[in-house]
Amino acid sequence: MRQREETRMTSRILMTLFAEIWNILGGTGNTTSQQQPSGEQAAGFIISLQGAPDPGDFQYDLLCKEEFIELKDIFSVKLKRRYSAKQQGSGTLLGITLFICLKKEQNKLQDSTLDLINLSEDHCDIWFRQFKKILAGFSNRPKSLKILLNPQSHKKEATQVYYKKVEPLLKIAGIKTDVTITEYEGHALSLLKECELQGFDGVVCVGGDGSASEVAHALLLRAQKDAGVEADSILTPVQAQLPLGVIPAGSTNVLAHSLHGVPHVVTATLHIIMGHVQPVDVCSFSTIGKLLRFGFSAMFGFGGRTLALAEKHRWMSPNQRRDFAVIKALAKLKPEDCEISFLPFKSSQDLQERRAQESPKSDCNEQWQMIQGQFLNISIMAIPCLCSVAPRGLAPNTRLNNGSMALIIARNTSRPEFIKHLKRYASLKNQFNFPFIETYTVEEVKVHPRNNTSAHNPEEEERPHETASENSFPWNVDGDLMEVASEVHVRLHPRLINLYGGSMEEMNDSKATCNCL
Ligand SMILES: Nc1ncnc2c1ncn2[C@@H]1O[C@H](COP(=O)(O)OP(=O)(O)OP(=O)(O)O)[C@@H](O)[C@H]1O
Repeated sequence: MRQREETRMTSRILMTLFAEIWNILGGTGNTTSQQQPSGEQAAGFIISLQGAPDPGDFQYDLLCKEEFIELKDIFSVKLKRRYSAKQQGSGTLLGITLFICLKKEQNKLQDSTLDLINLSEDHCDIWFRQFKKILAGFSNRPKSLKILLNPQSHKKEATQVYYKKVEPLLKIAGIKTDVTITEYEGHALSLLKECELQGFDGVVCVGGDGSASEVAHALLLRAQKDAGVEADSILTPVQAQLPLGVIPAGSTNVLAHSLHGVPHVVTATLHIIMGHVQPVDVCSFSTIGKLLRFGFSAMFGFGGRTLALAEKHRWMSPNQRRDFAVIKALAKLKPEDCEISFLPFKSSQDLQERRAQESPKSDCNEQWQMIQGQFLNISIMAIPCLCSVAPRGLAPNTRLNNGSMALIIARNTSRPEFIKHLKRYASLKNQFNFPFIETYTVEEVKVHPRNNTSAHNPEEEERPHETASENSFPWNVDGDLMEVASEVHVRLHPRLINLYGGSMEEMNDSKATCNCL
């Protein structure tokens, strides 16, 4: 309400600046094309909404403030009309309405409107056309999107989320959509293998991490296929052709949370509408030279076992099965006997220095490091993995596109110590400040489980991954279960996919929500 009142009042203030805006928008009649700024050119232009209030006015305080809107924050313009029941035709023209994307606290974006009241048909027509021209100049904004919606995500609310919150905004922005409601696991993947993508400016996934990761994987596979590259043998994959938008509607929304700083549907939608795009690092997971999938993060050991247990209890609600699985995996906590080799991250400066020092023939195998032992959990993360239980992220020192992955290793320790470490994720204390935790910044990792009996033990009353084929180990890749029997090779591919999302501020006061520890 308050916001609407403020906006209405701002419109009144704006009336005093008619002449100024009139000139800005070419209302003087001298509207040669040279004078028309394109969207990009106009992006820095500020419409000042300063009023000239009477100091006796009770609204003086508010009016004293200078308010402004940058043209780059406008995403649509419509003619404003009043319709009455008796009236026929197009109603009474009142002016134009600008649709604006506002920055709110904690990285949130909010849509808002600003009415410019003017009863003159001619003036409104000129304003409307000029704003349309300016908007058309923002060439990075999508005009047509392929939408993939998982109706089964979380508590099955993705359809409602899309049609109530997302679609109305896309319509206002004049974006054409083609919606597919996925019918089974892997549907998005098979659809994106073949479907015509040429007419689209981007792909949007409405769902949780499983869906988003599946769509990202599908877009990357498609890019390799279209480029005629054999996906299994690639060292440097081709970038995905279309940017991906992620609307958070799942039980875990780590990708959306990491992208936007907040798992907020309207924020995610507005980033798509405004064409905010950022390149994001992607991992490839392969075994015995065969590509398993692309993804953003993975957990092996405790993280993999927990997901395997949760998947077995799909009949429970998402929160219940997550809590249940964490508690059960903790009760049956056991280390994996592994060999981990990794290639430490070298910044471009490091690389230049190394190249200057080394002979061209020097073997980069020398750079690999190896550790072995009993590990409770191994996390490999290309993105910070913000989520409700870890608001600063599971890998808080990693950025979306810093060209490296975090390798976080929990060596074997007592259950209470491991729980203490897990609890730290929810707090502001350093979760890595334990003698059994090691962190590395890496470019590649190979995880080689050494003892196959831990993968398949018939003596166990209830195996954590019953659905797995014999001798396979459960991995949690972006919330999806991946079962692999042998060594997994994880490689980082810098900036391989563009995701819709803007730069964000760090937040240190976020509250964690986890009931199970
Ligand atoms: N119609 C469908 N029926 C069943 N599964 C589907 C359907 N459509 C998509 N899926 C699959 O559901 C999986 C999980 O979806 P998503 O991540 O969106 O939801 P979620 O509630 O967050 O799931 P999770 O609890 O696994 O994190 C995805 O791997 C996707 O392939």
